[in-house]
Amino acid sequence: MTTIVSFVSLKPALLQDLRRAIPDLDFRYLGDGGGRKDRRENHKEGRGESQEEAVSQADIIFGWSPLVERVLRQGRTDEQGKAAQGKARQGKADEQGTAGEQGKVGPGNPPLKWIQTWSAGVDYLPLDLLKELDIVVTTSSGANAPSIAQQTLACLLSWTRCLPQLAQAQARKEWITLHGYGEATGKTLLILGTGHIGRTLASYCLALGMRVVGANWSGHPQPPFERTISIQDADSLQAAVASADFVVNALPLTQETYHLADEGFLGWMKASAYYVNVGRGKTTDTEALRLALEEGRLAGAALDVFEEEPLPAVSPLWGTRNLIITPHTAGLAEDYNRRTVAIFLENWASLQAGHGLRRNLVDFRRQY
Ligand SMILES: NC(=O)C1=CN([C@@H]2O[C@H](COP(=O)(O)OP(=O)(O)OC[C@H]3O[C@@H](n4cnc5c(N)ncnc54)[C@H](O)[C@@H]3O)[C@@H](O)[C@H]2O)C=CC1
Ligand SMILES: O=C(O)C(=O)[C@H](O)COP(=O)(O)O
Repeated sequence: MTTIVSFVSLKPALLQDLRRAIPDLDFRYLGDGGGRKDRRENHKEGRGESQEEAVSQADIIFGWSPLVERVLRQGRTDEQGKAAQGKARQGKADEQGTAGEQGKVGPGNPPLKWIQTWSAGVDYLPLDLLKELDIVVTTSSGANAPSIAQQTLACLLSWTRCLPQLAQAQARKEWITLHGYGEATGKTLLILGTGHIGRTLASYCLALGMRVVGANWSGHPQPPFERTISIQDADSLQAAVASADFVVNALPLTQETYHLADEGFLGWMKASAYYVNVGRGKTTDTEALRLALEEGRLAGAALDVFEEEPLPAVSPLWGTRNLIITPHTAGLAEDYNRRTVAIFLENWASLQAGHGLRRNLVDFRRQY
């Protein structure tokens, strides 16, 4: 029996796909946990212990819930307790010259081996604990790359065609004359992160005749980027930021990327340039961005992700000039579950063939 405990509701057709691939599947849906940590406690209400039991019997988890962490930590504590007891018994047995139970793990220890997240980012997971427990994590990275890239492109195009100003003029019933209508063609785009989102956006923008530069950790070449730089190379990064008409941040949140776009970084940008963050809120010093926008040191920005989510009603960002705010919705797309299940099934097939998990495996050292 293979037990999948899911915090994501799947349509019958997708469940059928899973059952076809895993004939001994025991699929247990525990209510929507969603992807992000802050949204996850809902499913737990009123269900009590049976939920914890279900998690403690899972081989595989779909999505995430803080409940999983609690069960894993409890399992680890129980195991440590048993090991300590076993050691004490072993000591006694040694004294008595009989066999002890040292190292035996009881049935309460969760069998969990694999978490398939319903998100690309894994910054909300207790990665150290999962690593310690030898639980592998695969992500849905790629499943929403088209929607994120398309939303980003929509922002870029709406800026070049002055759509925000025209929408405001329309609300005032004003037939306005504007200067500064441009085209994306020929403009320079710097994309931070050459992963699924970065590559998809790069391909769209290359098709529009834009110049596209990618930034990743090592600076390794990455098609379809014409050129890539290393984020560690401060001079190259500064030069790339300074010559970009648009900077798009599609980075995971890790120790290295926290506040990467800080006051200094934003200060390198041209006053006519635009900044987009579709990665994670904490990779950007949002207050520095807000000031740059208010003081006209940047032409505009679009944020889909925030340092605090949901963005509090009192946040000054809501009223910041030339800022497009979307409530972490760039990744929402109708095909998301189907694509994520396909990623999971590809890995499942690879595992059955003895090749292990190959797609979207989280590298605990890199934190993504
Ligand atoms: N706004 C939204 O709804 C969504 C946000 N995201 C965020 O976007 C991130 C990227 O998503 P994908 O492109 O699917 O991930 P991916 O794993 O395909 O790509 C991540 C890329 O980031 C780059 N990278 C990682 N650490 C770096 C560092 N320290 N310096 C420079 N580059 C570094 C690497 O080039 C890597 O290829 C996710 O981790 C997630 O946090 C992802 C999906 C939806
Ligand atoms: O994939 C990610 O990473 C995201 O940020 C998703 O698009 C949204 O994830 P949740 O809303 O499921 O946390």
